[in-house]
Amino acid sequence: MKILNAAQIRALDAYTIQNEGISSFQLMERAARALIRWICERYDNRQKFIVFCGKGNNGGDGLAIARILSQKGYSVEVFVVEYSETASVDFQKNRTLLEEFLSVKVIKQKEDIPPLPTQVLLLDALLGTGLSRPISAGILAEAIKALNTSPAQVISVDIASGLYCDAPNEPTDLIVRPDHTVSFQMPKLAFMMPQNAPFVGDWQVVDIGLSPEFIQKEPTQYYFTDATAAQLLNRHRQKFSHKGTFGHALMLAGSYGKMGAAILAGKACLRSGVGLLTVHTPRCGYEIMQITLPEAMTSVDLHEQCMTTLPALEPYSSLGVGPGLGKDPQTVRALETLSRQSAIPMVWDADALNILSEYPDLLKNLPEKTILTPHPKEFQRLAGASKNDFERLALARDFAQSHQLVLCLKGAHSAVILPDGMVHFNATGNAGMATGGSGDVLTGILTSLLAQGFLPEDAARFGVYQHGLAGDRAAAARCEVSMIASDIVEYLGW
Ligand SMILES: NC(=O)C1=CN([C@@H]2O[C@H](COP(=O)(O)OP(=O)(O)OC[C@H]3O[C@@H](n4cnc5c(N)ncnc54)[C@H](O)[C@@H]3O)[C@@H](O)[C@H]2O)[C@@H](O)CC1
Ligand SMILES: Nc1ncnc2c1ncn2[C@@H]1O[C@H](COP(=O)(O)OP(=O)(O)O)[C@@H](O)[C@H]1O
Ligand SMILES: [K+]
Repeated sequence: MKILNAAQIRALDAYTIQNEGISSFQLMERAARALIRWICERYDNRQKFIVFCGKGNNGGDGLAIARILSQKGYSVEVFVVEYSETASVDFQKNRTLLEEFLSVKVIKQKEDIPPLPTQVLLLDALLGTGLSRPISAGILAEAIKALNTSPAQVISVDIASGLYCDAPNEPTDLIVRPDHTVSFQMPKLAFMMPQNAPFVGDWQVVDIGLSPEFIQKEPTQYYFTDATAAQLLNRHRQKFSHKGTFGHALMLAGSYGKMGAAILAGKACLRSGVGLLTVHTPRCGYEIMQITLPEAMTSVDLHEQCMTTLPALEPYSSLGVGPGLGKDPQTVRALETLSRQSAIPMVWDADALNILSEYPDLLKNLPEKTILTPHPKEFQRLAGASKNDFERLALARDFAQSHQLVLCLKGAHSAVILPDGMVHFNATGNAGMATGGSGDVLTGILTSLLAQGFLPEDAARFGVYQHGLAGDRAAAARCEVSMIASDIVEYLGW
């Protein structure tokens, strides 16, 4: 799914209106009805609503929603916040329609804001994607403060009022802190940013039938890997396939006290469909590997506790390096050789990334399209600090483009950034995955997919999606709190 910016969404609305021969009012009605379906699936008409409307089209949506809810027998109170003299045409039409059977109250000053008790549901339709300047004072600010201090649940229509759709806000900006955001047609870039978590809540998209042709043609740098996008990358096993068909992966992982990382990565690699797996470990890991992971072959380093030499790389179709590896100077030397000599597709993670940060020359040697999987701290060590998440994303795009690498910037909505600068945010995953070893599991999955011949770009998008999906299944089977990285491995499969 594409993610478009505010200007593109405006153009998409306009194109849909023109191309389908409908009016902007009809499109607003469609958006309101899509949101109503979302509400009716979750709340029956004993639920009381208070709708806060601005005077643009987001406010128009709010008025249309209030009318339809009221017709369906819900009890609805509507307040228009009078922050401006002017109103959009469709706001005005909806106001006239609504006022035929429901009185619309206005909020001109703080005292006009009603009490907002726990049992009501508050709809935030103050401002949408048309936000043109931050909110810091005035009656809009007062309304937002009231929504944010009320104990009642808040649902933002399209986007939280005050939140920029595609640009960073300042910490001083006033923004609604909703429990849910129900957004029209596609997620907004703002939803992907960790800094915006309090201003998005749990978010869902409702389809309002905006033009698929326009969306298809419109260029963007941002995509969302949902189930449909991931399914397009899936491959089916052929009846006569054999283990040679699915490649031979090599994992360089583990050191004294950190063999668990090698086991997690190795197990995830096997559970992701690789034909054969060899794990190269220091001597101390030999028995551990043989006993815990009988399906994997073990290649043993000369050193007792850390990796110092590389096995011959010819037999392997992919290589994963980093989990539990440590940063011994002899390991650094081995990775230096690896960065120069390897011609097979690779994933660099964990300590391999920390070594890259300390020895940036290795970075210059890495073959094109090597996959790097940093979490935010590892990325900061690699590329430097940034002021906010938007700046970090820009830095990551520069990094992927200038080094011609595939980056998986991990977190909630992990971003897969391709060497051409395109960004694919991931739909799956949950906070239960914030537990030691989850990243090692991802490295195993990606190494497995590369061995099977997935292009690095596809391996990264598909692997990150499946990793998160396995995490979601694990969380559903147990709960986020109690899940551990091994559970993610247990629930892998597609
Ligand atoms: N255009 C369409 O046909 C559709 C639009 N939809 C809705 O329309 C919204 C976008 O509508 P608009 O473009 O009217 O934008 P908004 O409803 O976000 O409001 C923009 C208006 O508020 C003013 N404004 C912006 N920032 C302000 C601030 N900080 N303080 C005071 N005033 C401010 C602007 O000057 C403009 O007049 C979407 O989020 C969505 O809810 C939906 O109804 C779907 C169809
Ligand atoms: N809150 C979250 N929501 C979704 N995914 C998460 C969340 N926290 C962590 N993850 C995922 O878990 C993995 C953690 O990786 P990492 O930090 O490298 O862990 P480790 O080094 O312990 O293996 C990443 O793939 C990340 O995307
Ligand atoms: K809103």
